[in-house]
Amino acid sequence: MTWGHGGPGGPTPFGVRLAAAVGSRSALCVGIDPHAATLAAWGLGRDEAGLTAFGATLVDAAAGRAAVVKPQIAFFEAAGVPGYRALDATIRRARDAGLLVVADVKRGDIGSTGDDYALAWLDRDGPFAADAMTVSPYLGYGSLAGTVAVAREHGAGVFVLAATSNPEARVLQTAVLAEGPRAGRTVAAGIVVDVADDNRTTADQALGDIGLVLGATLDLGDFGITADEIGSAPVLAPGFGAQGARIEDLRPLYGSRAEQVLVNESRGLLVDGPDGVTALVADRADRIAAALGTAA
Ligand SMILES: O=C(O)c1cc(=O)[nH]c(=O)n1[C@@H]1O[C@H](COP(=O)(O)O)[C@@H](O)[C@H]1O
Repeated sequence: MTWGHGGPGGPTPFGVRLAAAVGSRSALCVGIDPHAATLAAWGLGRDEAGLTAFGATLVDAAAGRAAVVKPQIAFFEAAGVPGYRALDATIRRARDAGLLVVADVKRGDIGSTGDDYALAWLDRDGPFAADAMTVSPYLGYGSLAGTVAVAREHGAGVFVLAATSNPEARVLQTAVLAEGPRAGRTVAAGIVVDVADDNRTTADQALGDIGLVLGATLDLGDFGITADEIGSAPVLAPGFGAQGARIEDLRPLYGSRAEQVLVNESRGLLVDGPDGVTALVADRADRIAAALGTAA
């Protein structure tokens, strides 16, 4: 689905486009993570040609099967300017294939700086024109207000880190807030409630434009997060495959919000080499449908 016009003069909101993409394909989010070791194993250089070829393999496998691709910008940035040219080619190829692109950039800064990060990644006429980006709320959720506004203006979305899949995050994200409107909640649950509040302005949408990152390796209850409080936020769920989470556990992990989850897998799709990616993507899409009880 391309950027159309949702209302008078406005672009179609990200949440609406995401729901359509998931409905017509699957809730799979194909990670595009060109680790140095994988590039070497595939006989590709960590240069513009190698990264472009890697991106093309993942995009072509995802096309028609996944709703979203998520390029991990770290691996492109590591190759400098040629890496960014490869990223640009990868994003364009994904868009041409009808895939939504979540730029995994994990940005977050004081408001006046954050707004330009948002324009860089989400402006429809900007340099990258992704459909959504990942952001960190640890300068305060309020620091993301400008980012949220830019995203909405451009029919784009953001995914806010709340409970991340890495074990060392737990001590910070389960800490209890001492003051403010979310006092008594964990840091992670406070973010969940903030995002749910932002999505109330688009109550007519099944999926909001502001998403949450809630890792699949976690018990959300340990973070003080309830499924109800997630509201209409789309959930980006990394941790499947290489980090140990299982697609079969989608419902136990996310309960009544399982239908809102984007199942991300990155390294797990690479284990059979470039010729094996398409079959693994198809397998994951089938397993998501089976886990949700929507298999044909
Ligand atoms: O924002 C993310 O995508 C993210 C958040 C998180 O909590 N954990 C996490 O692993 N990720 C990213 O998701 C991808 C997971 O990769 P695999 O473990 O190889 O499937 C990497 O690109 C991570 O940077």
